[in-house]
Amino acid sequence: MVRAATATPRLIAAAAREVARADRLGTVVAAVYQILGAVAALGVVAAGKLVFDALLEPEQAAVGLTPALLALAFMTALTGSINPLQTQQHRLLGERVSQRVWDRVLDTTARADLVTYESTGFATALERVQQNALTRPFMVTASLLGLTGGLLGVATMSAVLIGVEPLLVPILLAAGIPAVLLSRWASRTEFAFAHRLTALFRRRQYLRQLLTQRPYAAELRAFGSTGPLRDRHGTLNSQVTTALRGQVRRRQLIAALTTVGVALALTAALLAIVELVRRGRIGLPEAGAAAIAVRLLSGQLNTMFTSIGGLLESAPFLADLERFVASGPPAAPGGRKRQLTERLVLHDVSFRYPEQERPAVDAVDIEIGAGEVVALVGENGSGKTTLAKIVAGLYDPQSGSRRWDGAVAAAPDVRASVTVIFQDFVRYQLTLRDNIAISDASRQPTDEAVLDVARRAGVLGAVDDLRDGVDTMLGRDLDEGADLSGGQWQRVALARALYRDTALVVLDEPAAALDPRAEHELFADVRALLNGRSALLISHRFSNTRLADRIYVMDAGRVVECGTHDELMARAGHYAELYTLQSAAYR
Ligand SMILES: Nc1ncnc2c1ncn2[C@@H]1O[C@H](COP(=O)(O)OP(=O)(O)OP(=O)(O)O)[C@@H](O)[C@H]1O
Repeated sequence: MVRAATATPRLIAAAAREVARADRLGTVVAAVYQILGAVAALGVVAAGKLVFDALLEPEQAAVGLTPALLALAFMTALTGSINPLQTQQHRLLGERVSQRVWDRVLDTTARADLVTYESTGFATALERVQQNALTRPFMVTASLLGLTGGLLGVATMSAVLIGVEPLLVPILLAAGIPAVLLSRWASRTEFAFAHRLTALFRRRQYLRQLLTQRPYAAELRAFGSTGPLRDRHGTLNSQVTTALRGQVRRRQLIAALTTVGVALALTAALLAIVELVRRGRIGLPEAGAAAIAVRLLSGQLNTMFTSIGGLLESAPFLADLERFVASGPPAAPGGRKRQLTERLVLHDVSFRYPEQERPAVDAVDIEIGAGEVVALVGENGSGKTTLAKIVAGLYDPQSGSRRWDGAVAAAPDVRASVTVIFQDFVRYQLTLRDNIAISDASRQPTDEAVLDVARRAGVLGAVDDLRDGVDTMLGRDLDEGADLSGGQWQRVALARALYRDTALVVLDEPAAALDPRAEHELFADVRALLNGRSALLISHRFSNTRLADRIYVMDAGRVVECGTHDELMARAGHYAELYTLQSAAYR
């Protein structure tokens, strides 16, 4: 109870800060409505007293019955009309708080480096925060405003009641203590419930994605697997329903106990008024006004305790949000783009993914000289993509060094100086211009600049067929776009890499979706395409990498061989074996 009493004001202050920061003016307007509401409620009691006076003691009444009734009608109408104003203002404020919460979540995800992003802890925390970011801000805002209005109402009605009989106030306030304790219980069970179900919700959300989104539609239909996946979705739904039933029952019990507590206090107060009249301590007009005040006070108390309950319920989620925001790395200055005049050298570099036993990259030495085309080959899972991510500054080596022209290179500088296109590149559901220019926000995406790289990457033929040229929306996810073939999408990704003018380009399987002629043209002319830039090429097709200045062969995270194609063939090792296997398949 002590903890509840000390934590609640702190929590209320934190929630108030959040709401005020989201929209200062909106908060002030909402506060004004709350004050008006409290004044109007006081007006109802005062007018009620006038009506009782005029009815029961007409000779001593200050005003006649008609003006008293008009005053009561006006005050009641004022109370009623403030309510919808408040509701709409809460709606606006709730949206602004939600926007602020999302901004904070997105700032954190944008700052998180790839390693953090890929960790399961981060993904789960993000999922939970995302789920709550939709509903909690509204709850916090509404609760906070409800609490302010409730407090004002309680203060004014208590003042009225103290004038009649001071004992009435503690009787009603006593109802609040169990209500607050019950709220804390509700809050704890709600947070534990959300925690327990996060993994379940994630799995269900993923199945919904699979079953509704376009990229999965063809394969799922070809395998006839929509049915089995629907069954799994149904099983998860049943698990959610079972868990939710228990939680709903708990909450219903808590709500019933709270309501009974408040109703008992209300009855006690009304009985006390009757007793006071019976003993002749107060007259009937005072008793009538006190009964109205008790009724209003009970309503205000209800609002106040429900609001405190709402805030307490949201508290663990707000704390969760704060923890999530704090878990992100501090904002780092952007990297500095550098030219490569000598070479990028990785020396004795190792990298192990979290929770993995063996390193994905193990004591590797590679170098990429200015203007060189270097290839990385190896079997599936040998560590090529991981190494490419280290070269591109997406991962830092956990041991060993990464030097750019002799100096140790920080990840942000490397990211600014290297362009990378992965084998699972993104198909942005944006215009073709955006699809290309998204790689470099520092340049104006003029027609000339965009069309130049589109031509070099071989996208131009497709541009001619597009209704609005480079401003045609691509992709069918948003319903309005033109779809491209797999190979055309890959050329767009290549154009994106070329648009970002950096000294080094990493291309992970850049020809996987290209037809043989396009693939041949790309690799036969790769140096012209790169226009003097250095490149790290990753490919399983050895015919494409044989022209490289140097080929690194990876196996189980290590570089096991290195040399030109001819040198490696002469060595008759791992590379020669793989090359011979592959070329035999073409004979
Ligand atoms: N995000 C990750 N978390 C944990 N392990 C990972 C992750 N990414 C890759 N791995 C593991 O690291 C090893 C190397 O993977 P990597 O993707 O670098 O290989 P690759 O040579 O590029 O494979 P492929 O030719 O199939 O693309 C594999 O054992 C893989 O399972």
